[in-house]
Amino acid sequence: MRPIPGFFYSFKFKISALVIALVLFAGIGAGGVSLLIAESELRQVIGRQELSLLTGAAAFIDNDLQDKHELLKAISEEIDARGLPVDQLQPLLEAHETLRDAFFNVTAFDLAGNLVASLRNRQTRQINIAEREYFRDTLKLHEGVISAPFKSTLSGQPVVVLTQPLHDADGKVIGIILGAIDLLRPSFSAQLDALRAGADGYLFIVTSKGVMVHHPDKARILETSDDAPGSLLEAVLRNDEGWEDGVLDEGVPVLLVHKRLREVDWVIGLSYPVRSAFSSMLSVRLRALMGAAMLTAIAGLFGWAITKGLLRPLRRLHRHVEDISAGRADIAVFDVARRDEFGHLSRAFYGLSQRRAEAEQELHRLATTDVLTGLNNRRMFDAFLPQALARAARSGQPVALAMLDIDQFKDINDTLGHAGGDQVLIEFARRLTATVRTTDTVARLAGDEFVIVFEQLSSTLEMDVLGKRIIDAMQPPFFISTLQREVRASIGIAICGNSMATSEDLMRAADQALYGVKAAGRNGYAINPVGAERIVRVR
Ligand SMILES: Nc1nc2c(ncn2[C@@H]2O[C@H](COP(=O)(O)OP(=O)(O)OP(=O)(O)O)[C@@H](O)[C@H]2O)c(=O)[nH]1
Repeated sequence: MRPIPGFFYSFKFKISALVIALVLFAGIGAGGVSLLIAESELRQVIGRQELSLLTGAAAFIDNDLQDKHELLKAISEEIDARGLPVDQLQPLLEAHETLRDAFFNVTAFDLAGNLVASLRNRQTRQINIAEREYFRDTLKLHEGVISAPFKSTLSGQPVVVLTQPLHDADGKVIGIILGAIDLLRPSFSAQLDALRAGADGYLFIVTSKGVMVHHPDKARILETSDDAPGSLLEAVLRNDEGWEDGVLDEGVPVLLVHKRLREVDWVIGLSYPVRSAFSSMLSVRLRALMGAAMLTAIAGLFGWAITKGLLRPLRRLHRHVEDISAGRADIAVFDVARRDEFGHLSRAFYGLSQRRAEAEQELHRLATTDVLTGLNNRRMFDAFLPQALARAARSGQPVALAMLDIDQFKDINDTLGHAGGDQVLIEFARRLTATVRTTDTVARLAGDEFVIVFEQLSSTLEMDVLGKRIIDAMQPPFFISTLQREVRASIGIAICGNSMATSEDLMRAADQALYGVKAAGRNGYAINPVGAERIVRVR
């Protein structure tokens, strides 16, 4: 697995991601809700628009049917007025040209349902329609009706017929006149086909019993549609008029608009694939999505830039920590005046660093100081001597090491007690420090052993003076509580001129000199130049 780049863990990245997420959330929340409202409004507008288109088509069909009815009624009234018998109607029908334009065929039937006249097929065969529902209804109701669609026996075409009863002078029904409308005839269907919605929507008419009266696919005319729940027909027949989307028409979700006709028990419907019907809405959605994406990208960039600016003090703080670790800066860089969280953090760092530095100093002091006398201890001395030698080598000035041991200190301890011995050590250390120069370094190695490193000597002879001065400093008696005690010391001095001596050389030489003094009776000093063959016993 490839490691995740550190960039993704950065605070900057997280804040930017948060800004983007918030913008997205707000964008999707606000934009999505507005879009939903807008889409719902747009749906209503489109639905109402299609319904009004359909209302026009319904009116056209209603008017057409009404005109045809009126025409048939006018002819029947003329026949009634002229008192023509039903078997003499053929010439009259042929005389009315308008009938040819309005109907596919006009026929007349006597009371027994036998065909007695036919506008288009003069020499027609025997037809009886006594059993037809529209025939019986016309005779029963004494008025014209519109039949259910059926296949004409005469023409073989799908037709719908309009009827009108015929009367004799006494007002008795003597037969019916019948106008047939060819459902495939252009004058009827072409008008509806022209009204089709968009490129892939279509208009259809269906009877309340589900028989298809009009459909762009002519083969489906007279077909009885399925009115099962969820079917197009069921949706059409559920209400008189209205629209709904999401209805499935042969598996395709469509916007379905429908309206019941006034003149006949038919419903005219419009099936319009949702994708096409709401295409403007889809483009709005796409643009909204692109807008949201752009907004998010801009917000992300802004978020990134602003976060970068806001986090600059944090980067500076980080740089300070690195600089301090590398020794390039002092902890004072943390002591800033900023009043924000970064200022608080920086000052907290400053306080912490200060306390740490103090603790380190204290630790160093404890580690390099002799607890009893307050002088440097052996550890400090071991580190210091090589540095002093290096300095001397650089400057070319002589350096000397005096090794001191209190004479008969065991006796002092025995007579004054261990605590008294400690007081002697403290006083001895004090006198030593007071005697030497500020450039000299005094340390207690252990017990009653002390050392002094003399630097910046003008000459090797200077040590003679210093040795004598230390011996003299110890001459006055030591006062320990109420007791008075003489304290003497022996001093071995190693001196190094311009030769390159090591710490060990110097220590060895000083030790030899000290041994010499002790052997010679104590209370004196001897000087041993490093590399010399003999020890100079001075006192
Ligand atoms: N009071 C006190 N005594 C100490 C301390 N450390 C060591 N001593 C004692 O110092 C004495 C050192 O004696 P030495 O230096 O060996 O011998 P000396 O009696 O001084 O004899 P010379 O050095 O030969 O003159 C021992 O008795 C130690 O117990 C200390 O911190 N305090």
